[in-house]
Amino acid sequence: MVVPPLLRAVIMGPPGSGKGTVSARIIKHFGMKHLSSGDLLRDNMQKKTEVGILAKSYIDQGQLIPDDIMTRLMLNELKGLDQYNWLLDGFPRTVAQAEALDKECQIDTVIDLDVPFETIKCRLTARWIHPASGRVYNLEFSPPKVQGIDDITGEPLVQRDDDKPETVTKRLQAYDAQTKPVLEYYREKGLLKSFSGTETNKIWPHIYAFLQTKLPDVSQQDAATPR
Ligand SMILES: Nc1nc2c(ncn2[C@@H]2O[C@H](COP(=O)(O)OP(=O)(O)O)[C@@H](O)[C@H]2O)c(=O)[nH]1
Ligand SMILES: Nc1ncnc2c1ncn2[C@@H]1O[C@H](COP(=O)(O)OP(=O)(O)O)[C@@H](O)[C@H]1O
Repeated sequence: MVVPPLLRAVIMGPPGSGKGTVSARIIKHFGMKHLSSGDLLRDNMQKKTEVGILAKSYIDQGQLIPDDIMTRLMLNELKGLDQYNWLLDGFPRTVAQAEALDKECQIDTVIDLDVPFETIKCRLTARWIHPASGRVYNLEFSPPKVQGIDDITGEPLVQRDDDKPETVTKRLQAYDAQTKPVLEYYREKGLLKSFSGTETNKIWPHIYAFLQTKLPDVSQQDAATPR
């Protein structure tokens, strides 16, 4: 039996473009391992690790964590996933990070969520998360069954400190200056697949169709109506 090669994918897009939301659907349908740099940093902050304490000062200011720290943290996590198809979310965010990642493995595809900044700003102030799992809700788009409570564990939801309007503006500036060049980097390599729109539910069927050309749907649901 020929074993297909493992898929190495990255999901990109500005803060609030829906990376976490789309990643959850990708994992459900295609069974990939999801590694989110933001979730990993928040976990470190909550546990008050050395990286977590350092990261907090940058995150609270809407700035990126220095490349060497971020790269070490993520490449170390990836070591444990080398037997799986994986999806990186939030990393790489600078060209230096992308180059460091390239030295370790060959990326197959980069999914870019191209969502306008104006759409994003409103979304983030209505975002609530369950920190332990990374599950993400939105008061209008995807509210929890009970207000303020995670659907699965019954634990309380929190708002991210960096979703304050002033910090969101700084994060969008950092995206423009530092992360957009990464899109160009992957475009030049022929790996970038951009999906444009203002609603995740309209973008998702296109991403689903694209990934179906690479991986089988492992979910129990009817593949004709992906959700
Ligand atoms: N109104 C609206 N909110 C959305 C849509 N897609 C995602 N969201 C919400 O927008 C916020 C940001 O999405 P998230 O997946 O966390 O984005 P990320 O920062 O790129 O990982 C969350 O509160 C989501 O529930 C959408 O199509 N419409
Ligand atoms: N690859 C990275 N390089 C540097 N900083 C990062 C990286 N990933 C996450 N961060 C930091 O963590 C914050 C939150 O990241 P994330 O949860 O991915 O948020 P979002 O996609 O909503 O901007 C970022 O604003 C940044 O300060």
